[in-house]
Amino acid sequence: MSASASPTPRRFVAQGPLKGTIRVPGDKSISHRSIMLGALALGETRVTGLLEGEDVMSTAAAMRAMGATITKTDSGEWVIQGVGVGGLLQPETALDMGNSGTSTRLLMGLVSSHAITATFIGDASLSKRPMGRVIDPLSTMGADFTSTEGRLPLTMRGASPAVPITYRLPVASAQVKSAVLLAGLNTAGVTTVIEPVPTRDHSERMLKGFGANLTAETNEAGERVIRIHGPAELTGQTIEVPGDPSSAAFFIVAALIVPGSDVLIENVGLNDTRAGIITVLRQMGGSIEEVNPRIVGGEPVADLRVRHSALHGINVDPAIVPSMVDEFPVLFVAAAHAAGRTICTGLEELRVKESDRITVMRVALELAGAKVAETEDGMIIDGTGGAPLPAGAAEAVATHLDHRIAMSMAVAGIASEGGVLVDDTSPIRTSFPNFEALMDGLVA
Ligand SMILES: O=C(O)C1=C[C@@H](OP(=O)(O)O)[C@@H](O)[C@H](O)C1
Ligand SMILES: C=C(OP(=O)(O)O)C(=O)O
Repeated sequence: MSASASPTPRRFVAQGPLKGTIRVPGDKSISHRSIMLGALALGETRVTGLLEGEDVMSTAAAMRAMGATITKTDSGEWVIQGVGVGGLLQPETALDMGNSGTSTRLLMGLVSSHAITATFIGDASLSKRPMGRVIDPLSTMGADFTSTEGRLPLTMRGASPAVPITYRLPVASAQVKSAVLLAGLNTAGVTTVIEPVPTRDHSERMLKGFGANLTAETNEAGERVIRIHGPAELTGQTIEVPGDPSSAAFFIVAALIVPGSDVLIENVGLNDTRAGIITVLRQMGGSIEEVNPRIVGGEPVADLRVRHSALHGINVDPAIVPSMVDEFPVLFVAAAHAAGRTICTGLEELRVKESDRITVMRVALELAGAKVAETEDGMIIDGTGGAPLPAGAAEAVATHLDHRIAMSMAVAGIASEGGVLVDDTSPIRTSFPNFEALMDGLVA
């Protein structure tokens, strides 16, 4: 697989317990959607707590290229002047999505019902990821695509007018759901998505918040049926982005597995469709206390007090996978320190993220001295029962342009005897630019 043009390796070593209070950056999913919906709304949208990671900046650059004005004020607030649904302009050059699957798939949906031709390009990791899952429904709505086997680089000719569809998701994916709903914004009639397995619902919440006529209900078969009535008119909003639970997960696991740790992580988003990692870590015996629960930007939020805990292995219920799909790499690290066996199944989707997160984590954890076995759709991990992993290998863990592999193995490193050399920390900038600074501050 691939590496950055100028990789930044680092050996992460044990430095004692994690102690103190931190605040993780804004939620990546909500940040992407704030910019996209702000850019499509009439009037001004103001966003505080926006994640300033490279993935979100790719979304911002694309929306600017299609006519929105997006600026950051001296106080750190982001201000977006939208163009109105249907008002996107033809971009003059290819839209560079960098490493970001969310930017690519959601923007393909958004653009597909505009009279625009757009070319999407990305880095080596993104260029391997499957886009057929959005090409299929968007083609049915009338958009036309040229790509090599459904991968980037890809050129789309949007449909105007687009045709509303009813689409049952063949894969549990919030990105595919969102792509179809966003296409429905500029499509006359009712666009319907049927979701057999619930996935993160930020698009639904935010589309409603911006004024779209959107309904979500559960049918007799227990499936979620989401309908959007187009064409929609969106109005600029003021948004406070809560902290990202997927980013918090690295510090939750680190505090649970490094003896003596006691950490408060402030302002963590706890939307049910995202909080699976907390449920699973508690089932494993983790001490995670919710302090000061409240609502921020329409989402449930709390501060989390996490203390070192004796973890034990469990069979992770595959039904919980969509609510923690990005957290499995770091869950594997927790399981490697638990007493007994942890079995994870239903993880097929992990193979099509920034890297194949099953194989890449199996190889990385083996290098650190963990007992792990890969299955077709999951991982079996026999933990140390609380002892540190030996680690100490001279060979570097290969992160394959995947931020979550780099951060997960950084956590493994600070809990290990000999330290873990990560081949490239630069992908961390895509989702969590101050990860290393926060970690170094907590162990100082
Ligand atoms: O909609 C979103 O913001 C996301 C959905 C998930 O992807 P899938 O829809 O491919 O599961 C997740 O892995 C990604 O980090 C963000
Ligand atoms: C899968 C992820 O993101 P994306 O699909 O946006 O690249 C992630 O952040 O773990």
